Amino acid sequence: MSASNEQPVSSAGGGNIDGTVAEQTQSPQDEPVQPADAEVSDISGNVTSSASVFAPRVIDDTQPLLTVTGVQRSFAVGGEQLHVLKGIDMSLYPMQLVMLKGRSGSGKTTLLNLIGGLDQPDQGEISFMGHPFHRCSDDQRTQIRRRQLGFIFQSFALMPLLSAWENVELALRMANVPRSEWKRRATHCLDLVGLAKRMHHRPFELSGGEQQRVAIAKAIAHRPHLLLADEPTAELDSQMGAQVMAVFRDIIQTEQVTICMTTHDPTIMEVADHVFEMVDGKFINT
Ligand SMILES: Nc1ncnc2c1ncn2[C@@H]1O[C@H](COP(=O)(O)OP(=O)(O)OP(=O)(O)O)[C@@H](O)[C@H]1O
Repeated sequence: MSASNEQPVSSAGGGNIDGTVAEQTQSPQDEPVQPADAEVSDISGNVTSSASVFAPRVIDDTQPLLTVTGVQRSFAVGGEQLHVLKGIDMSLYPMQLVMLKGRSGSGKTTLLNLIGGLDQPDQGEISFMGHPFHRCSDDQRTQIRRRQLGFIFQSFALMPLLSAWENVELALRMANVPRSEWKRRATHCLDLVGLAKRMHHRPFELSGGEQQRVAIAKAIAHRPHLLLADEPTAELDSQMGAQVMAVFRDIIQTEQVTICMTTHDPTIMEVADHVFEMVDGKFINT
């Protein structure tokens, strides 16, 4: 499916950040144009329109999907404050592949956790799809994570007793995707990552690169707007790492997703749209 850029209305696909339908306050002539097949769902991601939850999105790639402004984060360690993030500013635009690089301990994972709503900043703001993510309650952030975000980890994080297909189907169930969509969507996602012929294999029957591709299929199954990946190629050899990056490039186009990942690998950085380099809790050369 290709992006329609003809009507730059809302990157949120017509609904609120958590999937709810926005209350209309505009006069009829000012109302945003709602594409007939746009996704519309409630806070839990249950579809409330007759349209497929996986219909094409209207993308405005001139507006950032996410902005981070003046973000700081410290942790109390041994009675002292460890100042990890010291004022981070960044923007992620739709359908970009953005990488965070930096030495071990520089704060990359801490930032990824804040962007993904797994943690909250001590200071600063995080705006996701135009909404103040940093001011959301834990419950709201959980709902937003389920609906709009996907996560990929170094260690794949698959259920060992389930097949590739069942792993992806589980992600769809957990995201409250309608049951009628499971079969088609799980098959489609595994096809996208090049595993059409391995769908019924369990993780131990797959190579590391194939397992990571199942993890990608699982992370995009509910069709998030933003995919966050913490060192997704660290466990893979260079050929498998390159395959994962090719899959990332493909799904940015086919799924209209934005990807933000951490990496130490300079060869992988060559395919990024933008690389942020973190040194001691700050970006340099942005
Ligand atoms: N919850 C926490 N409590 C205390 N210290 C923490 C916590 N989370 C992270 N830190 C510390 O913050 C610093 C940055 O950690 P972070 O994991 O963000 O670095 P990183 O750049 O991702 O490193 P790596 O490349 O090794 O994964 C480290 O010194 C780490 O020990």
